[in-house]
Amino acid sequence: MCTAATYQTKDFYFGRTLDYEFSYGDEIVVTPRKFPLDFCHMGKCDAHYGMIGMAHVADGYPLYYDAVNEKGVGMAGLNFVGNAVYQKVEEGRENVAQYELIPWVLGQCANLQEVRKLLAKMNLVGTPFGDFPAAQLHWIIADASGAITLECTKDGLQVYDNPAGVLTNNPPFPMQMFQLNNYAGLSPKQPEHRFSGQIPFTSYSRGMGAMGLPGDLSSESRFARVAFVKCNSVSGDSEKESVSQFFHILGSVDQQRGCCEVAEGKYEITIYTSCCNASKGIYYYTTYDNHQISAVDMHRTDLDSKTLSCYKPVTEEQIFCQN
Ligand SMILES: C[C@H](CCC(=O)NCCS(=O)(=O)O)[C@H]1CC[C@H]2[C@@H]3[C@H](O)C[C@@H]4C[C@H](O)CC[C@]4(C)[C@H]3C[C@H](O)[C@]12C
Repeated sequence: MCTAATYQTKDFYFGRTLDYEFSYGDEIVVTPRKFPLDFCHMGKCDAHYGMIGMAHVADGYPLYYDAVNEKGVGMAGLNFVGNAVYQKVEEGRENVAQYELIPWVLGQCANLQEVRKLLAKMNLVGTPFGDFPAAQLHWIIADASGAITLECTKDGLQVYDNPAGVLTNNPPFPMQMFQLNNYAGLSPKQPEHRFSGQIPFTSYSRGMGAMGLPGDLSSESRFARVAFVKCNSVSGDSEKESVSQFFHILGSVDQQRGCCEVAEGKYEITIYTSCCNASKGIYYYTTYDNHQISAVDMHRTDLDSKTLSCYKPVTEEQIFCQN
């Protein structure tokens, strides 16, 4: 399971949890403006926007899971297993392989409006990268103006407005949004007792306005939970306050080892949580065992170079000893 969310304070923030039972070997990767992006069906691109995100680098190519570009557009791919159906390569179309979708979009688009135009003419194909099978994903793409969800199903390529600014996994996005109707009565305030005038109700605990918010790890429940937390989130707008609050938002859907068994003795966990300041190009992250926030700033690398800058995540717990 995975969860992605957006958050706006003074700057625009975009991030995700990456939940899985193993790691592909992830690195924080800056793709600078002149890194040659060799698209599978669309030729080479030697000049594009710079981007930073989490990726597995294979044969020198950044296979991104999530990233933001220097213009403040963010994008993340989340599992959509059983529903993702990619299109066939068509002569004369803009055929883009699923593994190169993030660099394709972030390399060219300065805002969500440009993303929509690009997606309208794109043909998303299932061409695999080397020996890797095609990942069955759907994507959230966002900037400070809003968010959209991109899904490629048996019905074709769909682009949905995403007013919640969140995404998890199955079922398809319209069903996730529809399920939110079930929680319309939830509130951060204490409940009004409208059940019946005949019964003397007592609000015996704080937090009872959100009673009914699902606590399990299914994607539908995480969708509702993170949407509630994000939409009711209150924080200061400084960098530290915003980043801290963002990690609290995604902390509401954190997956602890042992609670989600995917095979005998194998558990899905939150391998990492990211929070990008999309406005400033800074990639903050924590990992399952390292709760200290680490950061990589794309503007502290040479964005005009032709080579990737890769940073291995700091995965060991950092404990600040006070005495
Ligand atoms: C496993 C990751 C998604 C995690 C997730 O959504 N978990 C939910 C589990 S569940 O459905 O709810 O059970 C996805 C996100 C991005 C994916 C990677 C990126 O798409 C880049 C390449 C694409 C290649 O085709 C496959 C390897 C790969 C390197 C992908 C491996 C894997 O599928 C990743 C890492």
